[in-house]
Amino acid sequence: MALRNLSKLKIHKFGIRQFSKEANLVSVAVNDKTGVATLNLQRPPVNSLNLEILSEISSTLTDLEKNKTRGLILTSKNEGIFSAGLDIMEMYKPDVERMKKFWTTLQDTWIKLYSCSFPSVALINGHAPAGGCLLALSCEYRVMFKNCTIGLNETQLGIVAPQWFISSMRNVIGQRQTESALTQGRMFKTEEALSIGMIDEVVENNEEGVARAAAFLKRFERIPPMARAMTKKYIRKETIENMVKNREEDLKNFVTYGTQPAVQEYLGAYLQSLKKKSKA
Ligand SMILES: CCCCC/C=C\C/C=C\CC/C=C/CC(=O)SCCNC(=O)CCNC(=O)[C@H](O)C(C)(C)COP(=O)(O)OP(=O)(O)OC[C@H]1O[C@@H](n2cnc3c(N)ncnc32)[C@H](O)[C@@H]1OP(=O)(O)O
Repeated sequence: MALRNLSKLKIHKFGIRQFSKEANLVSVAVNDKTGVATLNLQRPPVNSLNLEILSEISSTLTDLEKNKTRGLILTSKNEGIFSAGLDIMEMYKPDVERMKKFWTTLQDTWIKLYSCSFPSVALINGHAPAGGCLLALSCEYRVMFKNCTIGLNETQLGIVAPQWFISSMRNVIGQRQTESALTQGRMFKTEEALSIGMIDEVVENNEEGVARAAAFLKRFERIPPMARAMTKKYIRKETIENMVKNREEDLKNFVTYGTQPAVQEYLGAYLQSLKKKSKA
């Protein structure tokens, strides 16, 4: 059932309106009482972000905005993995036209998530490297399971995190921590991420995670939505404008840089190491 027809959605007995997109790489449930939408990433095995799942996230965010959702919980159906980040297959030996579409869709998705008017929480119920970390950092609050890892590890792969990835992290943990984390491509364990403020709360399980995410969203119940949304807009304005102003150049950089033989070599070796690990 299309999210656009929210008003026609069947209300299930627990007051949760369920709908899913045709391709089912994401699913969304809207709580009828609170108006909070839970967006689940569900691209097995590791929710790596390819063109198709990014397109679904992006169009879902548009629909949530249109339908004036009261809040978003972004999480994963594959417990244990929030998202493995960008699908390396979109960058390794790429078809350049698809590669451009992929990056443009990632840019669109980030703009929509980073600038959404409604409050957003990432319920990080698994590992969140690179692009997975970017999605989480773009939300306003982060609740994370124990024994997981999060970070922008691009340098370890021989690639460079774009400016807007860096800004997304800097806006959460500050310049000093970001420089140290990114130059090392460091992945943080849950407790370490909490200690530097990359995440806000640690939870034991999904039930507690959902409750903590809902508690954050409830803080806005008595705040006029327009005042809240405008304040967020002002605070995030510069970061978004910088990205939008440079998005053509960013796309060009991605294609030029990503197709360099040395980068392709790194990506190929990294893919092999992931595959070896999964076969060991
Ligand atoms: C000079 C100017 C510069 C300007 C700069 C401009 C542009 C910059 C250019 C590029 C920037 C690009 C930015 C990229 C950001 C990214 O997101 S890159 C992706 C980074 N992701 C990772 O490093 C995560 C890798 N994965 C893992 O660490 C683990 O898989 C996991 C997530 C911790 C899960 O572990 P688990 O043990 O459960 O699963 P497996 O490892 O066994 O994996 C299962 C299966 O999935 C495959 N896979 C895993 N991750 C990815 C991925 N990201 N993409 C594609 N495929 C992935 C893995 O290979 C296994 O496959 P199988 O063997 O076929 O089953």
